[in-house]
Amino acid sequence: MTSLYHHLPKVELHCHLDGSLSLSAIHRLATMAHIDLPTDDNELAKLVQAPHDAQTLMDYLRPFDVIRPLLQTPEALKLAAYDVAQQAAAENVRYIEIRFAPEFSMDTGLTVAETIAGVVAGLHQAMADFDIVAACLVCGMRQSDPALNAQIFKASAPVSGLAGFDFAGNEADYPTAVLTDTVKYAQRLGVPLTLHAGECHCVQNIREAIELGVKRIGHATALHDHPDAIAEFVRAKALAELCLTSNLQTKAAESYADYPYAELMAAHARMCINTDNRTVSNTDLTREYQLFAEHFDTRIADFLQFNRDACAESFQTDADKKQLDQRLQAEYAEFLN
Ligand SMILES: O=c1[nH]cnc2c1ncn2[C@H]1C[C@H](O)[C@@H](CO)O1
Ligand SMILES: [Zn+2]
Repeated sequence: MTSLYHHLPKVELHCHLDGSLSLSAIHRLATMAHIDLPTDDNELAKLVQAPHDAQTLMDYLRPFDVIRPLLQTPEALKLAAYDVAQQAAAENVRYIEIRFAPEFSMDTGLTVAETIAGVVAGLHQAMADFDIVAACLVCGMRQSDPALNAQIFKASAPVSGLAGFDFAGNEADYPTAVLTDTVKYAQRLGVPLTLHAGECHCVQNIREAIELGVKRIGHATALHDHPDAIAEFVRAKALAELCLTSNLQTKAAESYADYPYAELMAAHARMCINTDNRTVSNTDLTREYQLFAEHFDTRIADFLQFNRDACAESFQTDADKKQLDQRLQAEYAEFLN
């Protein structure tokens, strides 16, 4: 029986392409790249899911090394983007932003523009085939040379279909402070920006992102037990892209009790629910909604509010946001009665 949470229309702003490939897509990509990976799904899953004994974000990020060599051609990126958007459409995600790092798909000579074009082609194909709108975000990597990130952002900005920028990667060793110049550079390019921050018990990274004028914060977990930082977050009308399962796996939150949801709700903070990485975290958006309902008593009206806030902060045109917002309200009406 499919659950209520499967049927609820959803908006997802924080989903990594390379962390969200279905096992069947990984098999196909491995064949295309002539790379030997286990043919057995259980064996493959062990390689591409977060290690059960992960203690840190860096442990969690290890499976991405398996995926990287599979995403080195425009055809592979197209197949990957189509696969992730298809999975989202199948669980009633109406709008999704899928992010990826061009840097990791340039090992055999692709240009930044070619990597983005591959992803955008897959998203367009999925939009033609399914009832979903899918947009592409480009990640700079925190641990990479700032000059490389600036070069990638500069080359990305004019590419058709590019909707926004992000910084992902090793937050513990590369805090927001070391990104400041590149963040300002990205902002000058006029492309909307979201930022991973607060995934490593480092509330200062969230504060500095907000001070830089960033309105969307990926994770924001470190707001837990920091009422002053939560107040600043609320004053800035920022949106937290929550990724619950991922945070438990990376130990950004040791347990549900350490997760800042109740504090954010009490402060009327804006937030939305996301998978982060469907495959690495072995989850989907339906499961994430279920977890919020079970552990935090999240109600249908709350889910609607989260989706409306996600829509308002999405990197779409105002006209597209209005249309999606009206659709969400109309579709939720049947679940609220
Ligand atoms: O949760 C995350 N935090 C920081 N970096 C992440 C997370 N999930 C994925 N990434 C990294 C690994 C991927 O290769 C990269 C681009 O999707 O982003
Ligand atoms: Zn992420």
